[in-house]
Amino acid sequence: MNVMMKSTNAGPDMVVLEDVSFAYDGSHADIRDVSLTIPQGEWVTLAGANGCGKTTLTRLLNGLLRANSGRIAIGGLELGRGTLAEIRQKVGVVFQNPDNQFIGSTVEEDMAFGLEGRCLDREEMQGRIQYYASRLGISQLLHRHPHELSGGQKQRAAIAAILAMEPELIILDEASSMLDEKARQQWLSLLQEMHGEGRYTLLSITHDAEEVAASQRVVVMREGTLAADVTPNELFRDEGLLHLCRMLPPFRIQLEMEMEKQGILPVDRDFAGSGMTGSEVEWIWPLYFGK
Ligand SMILES: Nc1ncnc2c1ncn2[C@@H]1O[C@H](COP(=O)(O)OP(=O)(O)OP(=O)(O)O)[C@@H](O)[C@H]1O
Repeated sequence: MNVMMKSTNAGPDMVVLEDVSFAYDGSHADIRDVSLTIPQGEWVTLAGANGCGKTTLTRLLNGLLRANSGRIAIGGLELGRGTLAEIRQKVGVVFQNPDNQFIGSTVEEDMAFGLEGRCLDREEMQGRIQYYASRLGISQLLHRHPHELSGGQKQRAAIAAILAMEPELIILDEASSMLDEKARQQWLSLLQEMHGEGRYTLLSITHDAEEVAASQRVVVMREGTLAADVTPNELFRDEGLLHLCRMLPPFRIQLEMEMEKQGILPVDRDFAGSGMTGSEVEWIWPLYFGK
């Protein structure tokens, strides 16, 4: 079944795919009849098992791959030879391994490199570099070699370079998978901040349940097709979809669901904000972790 997936949010469409198909080898379709609309400003998670086509779909969106059939429009522009350069200016991609993304021999050079093709004067370029480096908390790293940075610092430098180009659509391809727990929390806050500004549309491929929970919508892929279009809460309460995504709900939601099942506390209790009393936590803890 080919379902046209569209969010209920109003707003101009940032991404439109209509019946898009693509095959790497020209025979077996790796993307099949995908139709998807993402309004401007929305934060969407693209989920699914390994090899289901998530990265391939994002490569189609910035013209790295050309669809065999169907229609793709980004920010109102039809993707095609004549619009490719303009569309690439609208789309920024952050990859899992930022090492593959660095070109400059310092963080500053790397940020400047992306801006050089944009016909900006020196002052504007410098202004953007300073502004985005400061926003990402990496001003003190501008003169360091990117390969000398920690994983979290590299990820910040990579996203600063992307943000400096002021894209409208940001694709995050497992961008947080190499971060430790603390860096991951900072990363999540950064995404929430960016989303709060309303100027970016975020399309994130991630297996991190907290990151999924923070997004507005989850599009689930299966074998090159779109299998579901749900809210994070709907995903976390659907065992079949969770299995399809090879994902578990965040711990606090697992706990909440278990307590709901056992009728222990009101279902609207805010566990994320630690609404539980000490004795309630003490009671529920052994259910999960034993004594
Ligand atoms: N460069 C390539 N050449 C040929 N086939 C490819 C290429 N890249 C991916 N594929 C195939 O296309 C299909 C979709 O791969 P893709 O990388 O898009 O999946 P994914 O959902 O992003 O996977 P993962 O979660 O493992 O990153 C897979 O069957 C994969 O083997």
